[in-house]
Amino acid sequence: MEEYRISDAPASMFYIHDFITEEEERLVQQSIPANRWISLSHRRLQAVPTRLTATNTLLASPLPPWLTEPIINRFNDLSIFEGASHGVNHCLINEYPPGQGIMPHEDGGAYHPIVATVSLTGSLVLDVTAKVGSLVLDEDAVDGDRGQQVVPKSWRIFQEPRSLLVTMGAAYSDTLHGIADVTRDVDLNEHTVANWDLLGDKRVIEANGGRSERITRISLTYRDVRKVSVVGSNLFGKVRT
Ligand SMILES: O=C(O)CCC(=O)C(=O)O
Ligand SMILES: [Fe+2]
Repeated sequence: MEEYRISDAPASMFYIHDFITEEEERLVQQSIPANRWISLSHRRLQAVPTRLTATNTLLASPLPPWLTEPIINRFNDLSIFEGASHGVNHCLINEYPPGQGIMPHEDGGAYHPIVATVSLTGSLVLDVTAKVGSLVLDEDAVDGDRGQQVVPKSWRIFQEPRSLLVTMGAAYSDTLHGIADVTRDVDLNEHTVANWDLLGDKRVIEANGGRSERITRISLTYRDVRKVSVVGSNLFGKVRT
């Protein structure tokens, strides 16, 4: 994994371009059920196998093969979810048309603190910002005139279609992430994009003057929900193995 580390981002974020092939991308896209979308004011989403309960509990059932093969095998090869007690048991699918994003937020304690995001179809910038009071504040950015005011440090991660972004550690717990509501990402270059050196195809961006037009992007965010209910599985005296 070390070769994929985004060195100019909080520990630890990793970026792998072309994590899946175009054929695999097409297969996943075609398998997303058309009738299971939940529409929000901006994006729409699907939670697989289901949404969490009010107490952030997952009613256990396996992920469908189109979400697990070959992606989970590749996670295993890289030992991404090695420390997670269930491995991967949940996947949130988000779809963002151009001009639509997601407010800065953190994913929180319902999950083991690792998220693995596979992007499909479109590129965009994920904005990562240090939480105020966290350890990853930018000490160089203290405003001299106003004394102790501290400016949260931020990073831009460019996510290409078919790429994988892994977020864990302080990057998971001490930052917020969001996606701007824009129709194009601008000012993309080696100084502004934290994972510039890890991109699969920066020539397209360079040829376009540092701009990237948004087209609809789908993301698959794989996680391990900590609390799992196995209601039903003991009813008939499930044998422990
Ligand atoms: O689409 C993404 O890459 C981010 C999605 C996200 O932040 C979330 O589902 O919690
Ligand atoms: Fe999130």
